[in-house]
Amino acid sequence: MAAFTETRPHAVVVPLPVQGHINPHLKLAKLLHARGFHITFVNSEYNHRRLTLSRGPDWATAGLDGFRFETIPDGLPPPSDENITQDVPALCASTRATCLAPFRDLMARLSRAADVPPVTCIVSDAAMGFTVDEDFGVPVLLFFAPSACGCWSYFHFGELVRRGYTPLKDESFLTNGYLDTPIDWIVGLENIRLRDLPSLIRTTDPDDVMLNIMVRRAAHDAPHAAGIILNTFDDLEGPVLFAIRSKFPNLYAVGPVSSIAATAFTSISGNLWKEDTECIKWLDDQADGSVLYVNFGSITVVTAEQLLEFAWGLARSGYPFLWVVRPDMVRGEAAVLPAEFAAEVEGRGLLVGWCNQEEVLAHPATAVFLSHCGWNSTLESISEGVPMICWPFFADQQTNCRYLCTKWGMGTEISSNARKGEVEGCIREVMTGDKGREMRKRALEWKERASKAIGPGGSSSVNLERLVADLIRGR
Ligand SMILES: O=c1ccn([C@@H]2O[C@H](COP(=O)(O)OP(=O)(O)O[C@H]3O[C@H](CO)[C@@H](O)[C@H](O)[C@H]3O)[C@@H](O)[C@H]2O)c(=O)[nH]1
Repeated sequence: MAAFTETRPHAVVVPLPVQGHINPHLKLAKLLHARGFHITFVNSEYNHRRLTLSRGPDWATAGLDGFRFETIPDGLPPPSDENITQDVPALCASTRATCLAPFRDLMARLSRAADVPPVTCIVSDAAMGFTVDEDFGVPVLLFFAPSACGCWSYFHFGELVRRGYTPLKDESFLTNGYLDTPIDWIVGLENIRLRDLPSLIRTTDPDDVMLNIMVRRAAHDAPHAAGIILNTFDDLEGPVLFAIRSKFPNLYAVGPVSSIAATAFTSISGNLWKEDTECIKWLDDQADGSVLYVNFGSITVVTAEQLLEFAWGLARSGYPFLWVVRPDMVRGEAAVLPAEFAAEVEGRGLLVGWCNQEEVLAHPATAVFLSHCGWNSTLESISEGVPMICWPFFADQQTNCRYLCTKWGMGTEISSNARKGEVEGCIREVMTGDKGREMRKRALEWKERASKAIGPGGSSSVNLERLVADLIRGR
């Protein structure tokens, strides 16, 4: 077979198979493709089947010239419409234990393939760090999907253990005021308490799976990578990026990748749930700046009781709302709301199972985002200048919430066990109160600053071009 003669650089992109990681990896892959790279995007089998369920059997062949999907086994049981795992620890453990051997085979297959250029680099999710366990003969860049403040906290886990902050002695330490302890010694992090560090750190179990993979392994793997990519921008997380750079000089802050990529190749999407399209038409019929948008991302699970508190808080607030309630959002049971609630909010509230969030946030009717503060949601809200009501659930969301509320001024937090009265009051305050006005002003300022970062000559644009040049040079 004749050797492939094309000289295009070839990036193999490997995301963790959860929505909040697939999205930024796909967007970064599209950006690299737009700059001349051939892309092999590696889905796990579980993910591939999920995409087939949500997008139909032909989704992977609808790709672009030079943008291919490959699939490797992940050891997870096959998903179905009824069986979608939100067991992220199991998913992380399974991919970590299973994927290296098939990935090795894939790399060998790609090196022999006659119809693709030779692989020149690997862009791997930091949570799929098995990619640095072996030398594949090309540079491996680790892409951390959480915020820089979240990642930097993870990197200090070892020091938090050494100083005796974690693991917590027992569960009582979650409620006895201990979490209010200031953490003022992590260079780059400002105005942080123990409770604001990613929730994974607040464990009582030193062998917690997520802690091992997301925290210990990622901190261990990072020095073995040729560089670190973060989905953020200098203006937003300057001090923490400065601190990370002092340890990892090859740092590329290229975000928000969501908006930079929005103009390119909309035909490729990584949505794992079927997207409702009616909600955009519904938003078209609402007045500008009148709708509360509620979405807790792809992983959050709530109790049936908490779902009801949110429901009645929304109903009592009196505002129009669009609420995404995933079918798998309630722990251990179907997410169903009572008929009285439906009757109460008829014509004013719309519930859907999944939406195109970036479109919803960009819609002029959307006023406020009630969110779990996943990093993608946070960046997407910043990119559209939408203030946030923050209900952090786990991982870096606590840290993102703290920054949104105290540093960036565009967020306000509600309690983790918020009752309907608190939900209602908070919505009213943010929709029409003085605090809401100030938050909206700050959110619009951040929108402007994010747009500058990814615009011509902006810090993220410059970093992206530097990343592209370094990848092409094989650094
Ligand atoms: O109806 C929906 C719901 C979500 N999304 C998209 O799905 C992504 C969700 O990502 P994110 O907001 O980050 O939430 P999670 O899915 O919870 O993300 C996980 O991954 C993130 C990156 O590591 C972390 O910041 C989070 O804490 C972690 O829970 C975003 O791009 C959303 O636009 C939709 O398009 N439609």
